[in-house]
Amino acid sequence: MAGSSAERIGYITRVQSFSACHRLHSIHLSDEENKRVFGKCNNPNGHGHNYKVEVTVRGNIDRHTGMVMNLTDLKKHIEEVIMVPMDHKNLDKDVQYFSTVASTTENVAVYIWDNMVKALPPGLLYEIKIYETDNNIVVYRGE
Ligand SMILES: Nc1nc2c(c(=O)[nH]1)N=C([C@H](O)[C@H](O)COP(=O)(O)OP(=O)(O)OP(=O)(O)O)CN2
Ligand SMILES: [Zn+2]
Repeated sequence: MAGSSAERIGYITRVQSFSACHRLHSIHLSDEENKRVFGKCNNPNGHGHNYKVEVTVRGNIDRHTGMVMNLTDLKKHIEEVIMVPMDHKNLDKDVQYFSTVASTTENVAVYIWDNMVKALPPGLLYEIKIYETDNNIVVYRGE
């Protein structure tokens, strides 16, 4: 149990919204298979979402600063990793990663994880949670 001399672990989360359009389509499937698997979301005209992303880091609450990390620094990383490449973009056409990877919310979470983990101090990133809609929610923890 955490006592006065023990390290204490905290989880801190920053929420960020962004808007983007996409089409669900896999280069590994035929046109017919794409239509069957993705249905209306395979429509070539695409569709848009107001995504909400929760980025959570886990770590020691520093004795002197009282912080796991400075949320202002996390905000800057989120700007670089999420907002610059994806906000008001066509995910499939504007983000190189999705030229070969289907832009499902699972894969958007993996994309954010892979880039956020490079930006943050080692071992801090805990979870990426994305609300594609109010009803469709994806969690990725780097596993
Ligand atoms: N496993 C996944 N399934 C689906 C994804 C996904 O990213 N991962 N994405 C979609 C589509 O992008 C689509 O926009 C969502 O479709 P749907 O669930 O039909 O949602 P609605 O637009 O109808 O909105 P609700 O508010 O949820 O009704 C599909 N599947
Ligand atoms: Zn969609």
